[in-house]
Amino acid sequence: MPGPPPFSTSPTKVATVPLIAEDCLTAFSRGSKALMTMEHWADGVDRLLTELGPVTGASRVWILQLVEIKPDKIIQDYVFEWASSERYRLLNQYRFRFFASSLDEPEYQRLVEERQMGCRHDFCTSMMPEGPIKRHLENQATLSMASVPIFVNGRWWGTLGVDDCERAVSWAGPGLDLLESAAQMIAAALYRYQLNHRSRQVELFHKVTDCGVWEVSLRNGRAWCSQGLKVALGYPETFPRMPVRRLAARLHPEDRALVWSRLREARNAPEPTQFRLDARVRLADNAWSWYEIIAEMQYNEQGEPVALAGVLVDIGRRKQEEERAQAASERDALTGALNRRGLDRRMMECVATSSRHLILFDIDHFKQINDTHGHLVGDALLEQLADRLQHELRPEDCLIRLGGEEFAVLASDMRDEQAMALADRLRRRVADTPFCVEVPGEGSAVLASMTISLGVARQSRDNAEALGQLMAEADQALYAAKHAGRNTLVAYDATAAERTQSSAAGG
Ligand SMILES: Nc1nc2c(ncn2[C@@H]2O[C@H](COP(=O)(O)OP(=O)(O)OP(=O)(O)O)[C@@H](O)[C@H]2O)c(=O)[nH]1
Repeated sequence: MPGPPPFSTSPTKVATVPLIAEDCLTAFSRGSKALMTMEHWADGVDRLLTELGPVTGASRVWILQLVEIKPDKIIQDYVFEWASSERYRLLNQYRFRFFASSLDEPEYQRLVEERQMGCRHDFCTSMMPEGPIKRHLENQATLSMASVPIFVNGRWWGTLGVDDCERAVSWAGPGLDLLESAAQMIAAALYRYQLNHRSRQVELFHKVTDCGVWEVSLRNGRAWCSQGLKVALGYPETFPRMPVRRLAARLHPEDRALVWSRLREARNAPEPTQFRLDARVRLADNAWSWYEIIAEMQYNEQGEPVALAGVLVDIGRRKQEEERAQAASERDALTGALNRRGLDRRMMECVATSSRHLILFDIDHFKQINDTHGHLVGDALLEQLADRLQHELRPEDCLIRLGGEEFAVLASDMRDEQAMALADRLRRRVADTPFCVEVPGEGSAVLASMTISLGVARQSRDNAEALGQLMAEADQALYAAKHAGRNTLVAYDATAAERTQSSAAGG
């Protein structure tokens, strides 16, 4: 059954609003130009109303913005107005700020429903039936009124209307057409503003979060990237879409295979899947930077995967900090040598080489040095010792401070005699030249002679216990060196150790 006719009662017994087409066109064209060009859409709307108002001969042209519709009431705000004279002005009246109208009255409820549906209205107060709308118009001393809803992106945003307090005229026909065109212009300006605003927010979001948005179409394999990301990768901002292989070529060769395999997994997954992984990406300046790739498959209404989309988060700084923190946690703060944790990692990282030697050494009678010169001088001596010995090593060897005055050198790919020669060179570098250390806070210097004792062992096993075994054997050799009178080096002797062990077992 067809519903009731629109509530708008186009009054037929009154004259139509007299409009001069030429004036209307000029006003409309000036107003719409202002809407297109003014920096803020609201200034453009003010200007449009100022252009249109006079040519319509109305007392007021106004815009109500919809704030909220509840089941029992509607809240609107009186946001724009042009008035032909000050006595018709309502804009700044407190009662029109965020005012609520009850929807309990069926007549008013119907008006609201029709506005939501896009209907235009045209009222002549004297010809209206008694009711809340007539009462409202009479309270405003309005003789005739017309309104059209403003729809922004398909939603009722507000209402554009005219009030005439001097003439009882009908706006049917060209009058309402003019209002409707103005409403569409306003909606377009508002929509453009909202889009600009959103795109600015998105760009700001990308900037502050160091991330970019991307999407790859599975249909044609073409990729779209957000502006900031394009710039970071060295593509012009205007670059439209690019083949995904071109983007993939920017992935670090070591990470590429993993990214592709995760992409394939996500594509073939039976249900929507998100994946995250860290990968290095080559930037515009050819430098590699770490990014976290967060991706999610996009599906069409039939549930078929159509695109892979996600964000690329710049984690370069985080990675650098992590690496710095990791490196610091593996170094001894006093001497800069590796610490025990650093040694463990080195041992795990290095694939077992043909040979690996551990030279364990310890300063002789360091307690006496500390007692004689003080702990601070002792510290400075430890620093100098590490520095001096570091210069004796190849880049691939590493110096480790195991704790206190105990150090080690891990050397790879050396024959036994070469390792012994290195150990002896270290011993001589310490013993042959005294250390000159400034006494902190005193301005004087002390000359301290030191010697070290060294134990050398070769890694004989390639398993998880390898380091423990190597340490234990080097420690035995060091113990023997101390026992032999210090300032000497001893190589671990497996046969002798076995003999010692068996004699101990034999009691
Ligand atoms: N200045 C300084 N002294 C340290 C540090 N760590 C350990 N020591 C000192 O090193 C000394 C080690 O003494 P001992 O273990 O008796 O060995 P030693 O006197 O070197 O004698 P041998 O090793 O048997 O030749 C102690 O006095 C510790 O206080 C440090 O970081 N700085």
